[in-house]
Amino acid sequence: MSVLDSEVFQAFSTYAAIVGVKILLMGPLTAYYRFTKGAFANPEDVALKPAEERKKLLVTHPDVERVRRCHQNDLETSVPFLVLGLLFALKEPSLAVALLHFRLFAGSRLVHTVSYVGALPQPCRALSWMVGMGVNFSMAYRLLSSGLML
Ligand SMILES: N[C@@H](CCC(=O)N[C@@H](CS)C(=O)NCC(=O)O)C(=O)O
Repeated sequence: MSVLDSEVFQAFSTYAAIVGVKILLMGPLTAYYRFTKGAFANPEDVALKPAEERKKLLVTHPDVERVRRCHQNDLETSVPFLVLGLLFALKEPSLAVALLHFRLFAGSRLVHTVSYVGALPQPCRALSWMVGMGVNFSMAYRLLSSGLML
């Protein structure tokens, strides 16, 4: 049986898809905030609006910027998760250990998004970020400690 048929790889594929879809949804969420807050980024985005309204719509809005920062933070943490998680899954860890890492990461990113977009008081966001970072470092440690080829 190939490693690609293993339960660990299936688990990784499932959580990679969940994390990937979650990041993809940040684009539509940003667009939603742009429309509801009336804050657009480019002149062509408001070209169909009456000329006197256009300048007022070409502004930044704190809520739009918040969603954008959340999206960027997703990329900073989830791209490493996708790379490290794939390599980790290919090393065939036990299913329980793999699931613990993948579930903690996906859960931490959902909590991070709710904390950031919902402006929840700290340390909600910081703690959720730390859990995700911890998972990434744990997978990196397991990969590096299983054998170095320098
Ligand atoms: N690039 C991040 C690095 C540190 C980080 O990711 N901190 C977490 C927990 S406080 C965070 O949510 N930062 C907010 C952000 O990235 O916009 C930053 O500028 O803050």
